[in-house]
Amino acid sequence: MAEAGDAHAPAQDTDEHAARAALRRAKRVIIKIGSKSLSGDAWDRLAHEVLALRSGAHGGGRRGSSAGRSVILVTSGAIALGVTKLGFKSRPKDMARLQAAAAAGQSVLMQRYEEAFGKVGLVVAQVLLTHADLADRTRTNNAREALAALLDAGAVPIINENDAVATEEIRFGDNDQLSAMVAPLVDADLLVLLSDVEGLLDVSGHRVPFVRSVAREARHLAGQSTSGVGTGGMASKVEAARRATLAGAHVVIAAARDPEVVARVIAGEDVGTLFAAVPQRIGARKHWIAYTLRPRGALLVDRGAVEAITASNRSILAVGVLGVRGTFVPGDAVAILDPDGAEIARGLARFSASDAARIARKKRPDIDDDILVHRDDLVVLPSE
Ligand SMILES: Nc1ncnc2c1ncn2[C@@H]1O[C@H](COP(=O)(O)OP(=O)(O)O)[C@@H](O)[C@H]1O
Ligand SMILES: N[C@@H](CCC(=O)OP(=O)(O)O)C(=O)O
Repeated sequence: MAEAGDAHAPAQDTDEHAARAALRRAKRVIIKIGSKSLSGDAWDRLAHEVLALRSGAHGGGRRGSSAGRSVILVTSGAIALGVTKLGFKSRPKDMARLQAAAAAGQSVLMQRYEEAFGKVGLVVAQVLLTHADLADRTRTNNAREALAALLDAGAVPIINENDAVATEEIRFGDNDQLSAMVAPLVDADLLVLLSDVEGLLDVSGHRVPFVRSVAREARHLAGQSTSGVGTGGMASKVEAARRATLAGAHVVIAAARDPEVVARVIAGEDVGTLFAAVPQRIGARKHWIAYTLRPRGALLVDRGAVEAITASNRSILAVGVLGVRGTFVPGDAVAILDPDGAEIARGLARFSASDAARIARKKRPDIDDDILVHRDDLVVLPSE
């Protein structure tokens, strides 16, 4: 299918061609849809797209298994629907009224999904999460089990942030970020971010078909912009895409207004902006440490420690720590900073900030165990 703008798109290179071809084999697909795209018949169109994916249409069922794909939805829209329902003139700025709008709108949102998906015989299930849920390993594992059980039972999980109870401290930021945290949780191999634009646009307004390097090709285009209705903007989508690709998922940003856009993505067509999954994905637990947990403080390490961590996959010993920042307790996430202050890794602290500060720089601290971050709990961040 041809699209306006395609005439300007460069011919597909081999990497893009291979990545597009791999999309056909995706078995576990997350579709995230933004507030601005949820109106009119959006729910019916989504229901048909999900039905087609699950029935194994577009080639998924042909290779190996005859089963279709599992589909998980991450949906926004509660606040926008609640604003209308409660008769607010515009989207409130204060937290209490935003939460009120979310609570009022969430039930309408689910009603829309119930109706549209029910019409095509699909069963939906609401899952509301806060960042505090996913920041706790036991609760994360519970969420993983619940999602797996829903998929086993043939239901379509419909995930949103539990805005009514989320305070600033425990917010995901937005649903683009939430979808990137859900990707390793459900072992997704494809994340489709549906928006009101056809993908990441370059400075001339043309769609960028393929992003090889977020740092070199995408970040500057996305800027810091956020829109009035949604919360994330393109910068958040690009960052979510980067994080999900590190969890082993291909990511495509595409236009929600095309009623068959997900089908076309899966068929390997040249639509949207594709970010290919990294070949060496970060395991789910390490991805959680690096990209779901929020660092509570930092360890500033010396050059020798940088070398030991990045080149030899070693633990961080007290002797290599130059300084400690922030307030944290054992088990909290901390950022690992090189002597210039650049973040090179994230890990779980084994000591409190005050204990870490007491033994920092010491060759033989007055304790048996001077590992501040164990290598099993340490993730070296990719350079971009
Ligand atoms: N380089 C870019 N390419 C495409 N869209 C961009 C770009 N920079 C900023 N945007 C904005 O990002 C918006 C999409 O993000 P957002 O408002 O969060 O939508 P959604 O509600 O779909 O999540 C677009 O409508 C556009 O205004
Ligand atoms: N959880 C909020 C949506 C927040 C959000 O990320 O919105 P968007 O940028 O439109 O995906 C809601 O349901 O209104």
